Amino acid sequence: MIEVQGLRKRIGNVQALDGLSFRAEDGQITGLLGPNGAGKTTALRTLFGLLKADEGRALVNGLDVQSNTVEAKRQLGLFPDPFGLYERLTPREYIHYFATVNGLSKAEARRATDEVLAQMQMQEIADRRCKGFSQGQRMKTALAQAIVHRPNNIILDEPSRGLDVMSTRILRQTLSDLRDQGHCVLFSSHVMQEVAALCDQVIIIAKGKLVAQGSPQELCRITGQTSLEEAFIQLIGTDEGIAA
Ligand SMILES: Nc1ncnc2c1ncn2[C@@H]1O[C@H](COP(=O)(O)OP(=O)(O)OP(=O)(O)O)[C@@H](O)[C@H]1O
Repeated sequence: MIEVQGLRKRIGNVQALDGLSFRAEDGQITGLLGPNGAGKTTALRTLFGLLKADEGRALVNGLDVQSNTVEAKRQLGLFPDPFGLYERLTPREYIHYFATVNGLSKAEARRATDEVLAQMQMQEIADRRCKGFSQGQRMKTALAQAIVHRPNNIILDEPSRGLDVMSTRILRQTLSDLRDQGHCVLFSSHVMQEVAALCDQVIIIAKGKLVAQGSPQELCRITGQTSLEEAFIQLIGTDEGIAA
C-alpha cells in the first residue's frame, strides 16, 4: 500500500505539491493523471525518497520513506528510465546487481534473476549486452530490475512513453499480472485509453493537489460524462495533458 499525506514541496518559485494526499491499495492498478506540471513526477520522486517534502508524509506499507528509508525502499520497486540503462551490462548482470542492492543474498539474487528473466520471456537476450537493445528489450530489462526483489509496491512514471505497440502490450500485461498477484501498482500517464483500460482507481491531480479519486466508472458518474477523457476535462477544466 502506498499513501501520501498532505505533501507540500516548493521548487524554486513553484509550489509543485500543495497538500497532496492519496492512497493506492494492494491488488489494484492506480493511475496518476494530471495536466503538464501537475506534480505527478514530483509526487513519485518524493515517494521514492529522491526528493524531500517540505511538509507531509510519504508511506510505503505504512513505513515513512524519510525516517525508514531502507526498509520502505525494499518494499518498493521503481521502474527506471529504460533509456538510461548501463549499456555494458547484460540484463542478467543488471537485474542481479539490483537484486543484491535490494538486500537479497547472492544465491537468492541468482534465483530471483532466473525467475524474472523467465517471467518476462527474456532468456534469449539475458546474456547480451544492453547496448543496441530495442525499446521493448530495454523496457523489459528496466521492469525486470524493478520487480526482481518482489516488492509489494511498484511505481512507474509514464512507463509507456516512447514504446511501440508490442512493447506497450507486454508492459500492460505485466502490470495486470502484478495486480492479479496482489501487488500495489501506481503509475503516471497521459494516455487516457491506457488509464481507462488498465486502472482500478484513478487519481486526478492539478496544481499539486488532489482533484478527484475513483474508478474510471465512478469518475464518469460523478461528472455525468460517458468517457474518462470527458470526465477529466470537466474536472480539470482543460484538455491539457491528454494524449490520444
Ligand atoms: N527541478 C525543477 N526545477 C524547477 N521547477 C521544477 C523542477 N521540478 C519540477 N518543477 C516544477 O514543479 C511543477 C511540477 O512538476 P512535475 O514534473 O512534478 O509535473 P508533472 O505532473 O510530472 O508534469 P508532466 O506531465 O509535464 O511531466 C512544474 O511546475 C515544474 O515546472
